[in-house]
Amino acid sequence: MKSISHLDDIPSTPGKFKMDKSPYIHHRMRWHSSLAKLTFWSFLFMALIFVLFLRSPSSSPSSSSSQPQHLSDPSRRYLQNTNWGGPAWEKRVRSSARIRSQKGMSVLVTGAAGFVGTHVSAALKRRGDGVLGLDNFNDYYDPSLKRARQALLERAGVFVVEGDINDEALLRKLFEVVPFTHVMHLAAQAGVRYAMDNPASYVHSNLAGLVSLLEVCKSVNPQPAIVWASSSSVYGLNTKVPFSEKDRTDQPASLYAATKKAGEEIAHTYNHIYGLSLTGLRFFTVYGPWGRPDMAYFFFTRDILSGKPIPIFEAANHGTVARDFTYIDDIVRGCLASLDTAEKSTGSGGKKKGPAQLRVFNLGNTSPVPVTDLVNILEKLLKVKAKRNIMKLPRNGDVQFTHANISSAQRELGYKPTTDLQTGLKKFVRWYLRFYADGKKSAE
Ligand SMILES: O=C(O)[C@H]1O[C@H](OP(=O)(O)OP(=O)(O)OC[C@H]2O[C@@H](n3ccc(=O)[nH]c3=O)[C@H](O)[C@@H]2O)[C@H](O)[C@@H](O)[C@@H]1O
Repeated sequence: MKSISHLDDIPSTPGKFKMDKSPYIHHRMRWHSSLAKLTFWSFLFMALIFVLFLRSPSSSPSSSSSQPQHLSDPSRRYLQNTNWGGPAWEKRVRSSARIRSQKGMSVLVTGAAGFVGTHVSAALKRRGDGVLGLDNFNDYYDPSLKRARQALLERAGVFVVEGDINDEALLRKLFEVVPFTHVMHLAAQAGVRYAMDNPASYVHSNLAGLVSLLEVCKSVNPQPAIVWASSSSVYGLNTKVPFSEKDRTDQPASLYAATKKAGEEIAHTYNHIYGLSLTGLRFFTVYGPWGRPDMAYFFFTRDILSGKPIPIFEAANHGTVARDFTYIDDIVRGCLASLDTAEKSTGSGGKKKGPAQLRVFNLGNTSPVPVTDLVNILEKLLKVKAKRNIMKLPRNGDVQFTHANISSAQRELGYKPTTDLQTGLKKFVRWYLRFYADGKKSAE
């Protein structure tokens, strides 16, 4: 008689298994049958464990030996996507980061689907540098705008990996696939007023996320040079103008500003202990096409067009509130010049081998404009009268004015802003009208 293999024991269609009539055979069959069932369920159980194992981020074939530390962390909700890794994914990462010019660099851009991140990534790619983007696509503002920026970058050949800077396993994997020479760190929780509503998001991205990134950067070989976004808000309640990098920055007016200031101190520590080359850029109210909908110039435009009143802040005794609005193209030039002049980090094997570069620059326009003028310009460009709702400057993070002294950036980076608010807003409005009129498709 033909012996019955275990595989043969498993009926492909239950109820269709033919039983033998002999009692001996019958007994054997029953024994075989229970053995078969046991084998079947054990196999199914093992298969399930195997599938779960493959899906786990820490043990995916793509992850490094280091375990994510965030599994019991409530901030894990920010880590939406653990779906990374595998040969096809690695190929995309490598191809995006491939250098195509002679003296090019390979840059990891965090926050690449953000406003500044998109512009910097596209500019680097255009001149032949290798660029890989990283973004967690959170919903602080309309994620479809971030997706549209991602699509723009995809067309330019920049792959934006979906992931969070707190995911150290992912960061390590990225460095394993590409030995990035530079990191342009722009991922952050932005906005001064929102910090009252969601303080934890600032701690998560601007503190924990920064440390996570620096931990990885200090331990990889070679260490990259890092350029990152600080903020003009670190000048806080200072009254001396224009703001110079030498001025005090110990009076932040918002938690946002406090996290950026803390970031500057954290940068000092990683430079001091591990020899990381670090450049912090204090951006002054950056605006332009593809901008952030939470910023005043952006939602003023939207609300003027829809006839909604706009809240315009004024200081005590009808005091003027003003900003050193800085156009995105000028900021991009400042970012690229910072990357170009960044010296190499000096550490290796996680240890500092010599003093490393540590810089902070103001990137502003040096020409503050009252918010009321911003509204006047928008009205003319949109050809719609704004409904002004004059309000007292709230005490929730706003400062009365900002004004950058840019002599240091001018000297060291060759930084020279060339766009006034009128010109820059004209470009923004043109983009805005096309983007929102054409179903978010055609704006460049
Ligand atoms: O320069 C910076 O460091 C900061 O610039 C902006 O912060 P902010 O200058 O407050 O930019 P907006 O929120 O666009 O406000 C611009 C001006 O409009 C005023 N404003 C804002 C909102 C509003 O409803 N009404 C109003 O008059 C503000 O007081 C401010 O003077 C960004 O939102 C921050 O992420 C960035 O770090």
